[in-house]
Parts: sequence; C-alpha cells; structure tokens
Amino acid sequence: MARRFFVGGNWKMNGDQALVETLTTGLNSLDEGLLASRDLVVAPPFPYLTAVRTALNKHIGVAAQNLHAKASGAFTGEVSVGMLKDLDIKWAVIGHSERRSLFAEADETVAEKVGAALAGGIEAIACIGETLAEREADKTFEVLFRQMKHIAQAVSSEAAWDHVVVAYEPVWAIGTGKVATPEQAEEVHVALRKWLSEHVSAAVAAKVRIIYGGSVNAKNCGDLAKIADIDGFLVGGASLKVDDFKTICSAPRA
Ligand SMILES: O=C(CO)COP(=O)(O)O
Repeated sequence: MARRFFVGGNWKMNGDQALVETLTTGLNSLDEGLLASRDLVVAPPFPYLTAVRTALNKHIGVAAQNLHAKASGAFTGEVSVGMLKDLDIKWAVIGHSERRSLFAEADETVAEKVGAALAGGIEAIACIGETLAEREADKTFEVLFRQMKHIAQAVSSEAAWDHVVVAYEPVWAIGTGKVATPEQAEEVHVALRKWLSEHVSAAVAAKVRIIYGGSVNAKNCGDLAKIADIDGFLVGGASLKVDDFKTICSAPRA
C-alpha cells in the first residue's frame, strides 16, 4: 500500500498571534481532497498550540516541537505527553537536530521521548541527521544508523511503527539554503529503509514514512516529491510563509 504523504511545518521559535491567524486561515483554504489524502501537520511554539488547534480545520494536525518523557513532576519549563493530549495535540517533533545540538539531547533521551510519546498516544516525528563534518568524514550512515537504532529500540511493536514518522534532516541543509539533491536524499532514504528491513522487519521498512527536511521550499519541493522513497517533508523557514507552505503541502507526486 502506498505510504500517505506527510508535510510538517516546524515553526521553531518563530511566529506570533498574527501568524497563527494568517497560517491557519491559509491552510484551512487548502483543497478538501488534498487534506483528506495527506497528513499535514504544523508545529507552532508551545504558547500557540491551543490557538492553532482551535483555528485549524480538524483534518490538519498540530504538533508540539518537543516533550518531556516523564508524566509530571519537578521539571521546570517542560511539557508532558499528558498535557499535549489534554490540549488535543496528537503529534510531536522529537529529537530535532537543534534539540540535540543546542540542548544536549542524547540518542538515549530522544529514544526515551519517542517511547513516552508512543506510550501516551502521541504520534512521533522522530528526527535524525548528520552534520557536515560527519558527512565529509564519510560517517553519514554510521551516524544515521546509530540514531535510528536508538529510536527503533523505543518502538515496542510492529504496530507502534504506524505512529512514527522518521524525518531525515541533514544538519548541513537546515536553515542554510543548501538543500540535499533529490539523489542525496533518495540515497539516504533507501539506506534507512534497508536498515529497517534488516533490523526491524520488512513490513516496517515498507510502511514507515521517511520524510526529508532541510531547506525545502516552494521551488525545490516538486523535484523532491517525485522521489518514491521521499514520503514527505519537514519544513522550517518556508512553513512560516503561507503561500510557499501551501505550495509545498500540494507538491505533486510523480
Ligand atoms: O529544521 C527544519 C525543519 O524541522 C528545516 O528547516 P529549514 O526548512 O528552515 O531548513
């Protein structure tokens, strides 16, 4: 069965109430057939989650950009899975490279968060990606497979993989304007699927969505969306521009 195309918009620490209004109005005007056939998800900063959830058409999902693995307690500044569920937030971006590099999230922490999200009924957009130095040192696959291994250990069953989207975001392509070529992204996506087939199962490898993130924009999304192994996008900067993001959400497959 064809994997359902997924487009996520990660606002990062950007936006305000005016953007909430502009973006939600714009996305609500997308074609109903498109909304029914794809997963479109936006990840605003925590303070805007409820406003975005309330304003958006129910066919469009809302994601947190992070969560804490513990259910509650003395964790100042953190947000639990239960709180997200309470606000009707069904998705979370986990292990984004900015969390890993700027907030010292180790593979183990990312895995714990993925496990907590799945256990609590939140769909995980689990991010992996190599830095430029790692790519240049020929360590791309070593790094990606290590990150995947930790994530895979947190997914308790084949069925649980239905609630995981893997986002391949090469760090050198994030916010740099240097998009991976369709061939570079395809090479990695194919390798990740092979890894899943060998280390999890052929069924999981066939069904799990592997999306690409890193300088995706309204111009380059068309070529990337044609690649069979690219099941969608995680978009940063361009997700803040309503017309560009709508173009990306609508990018035709082959
Ligand atoms: O990090 C990203 C999405 O999570 C990608 O960001 P850019 O699209 O701004 O490169």
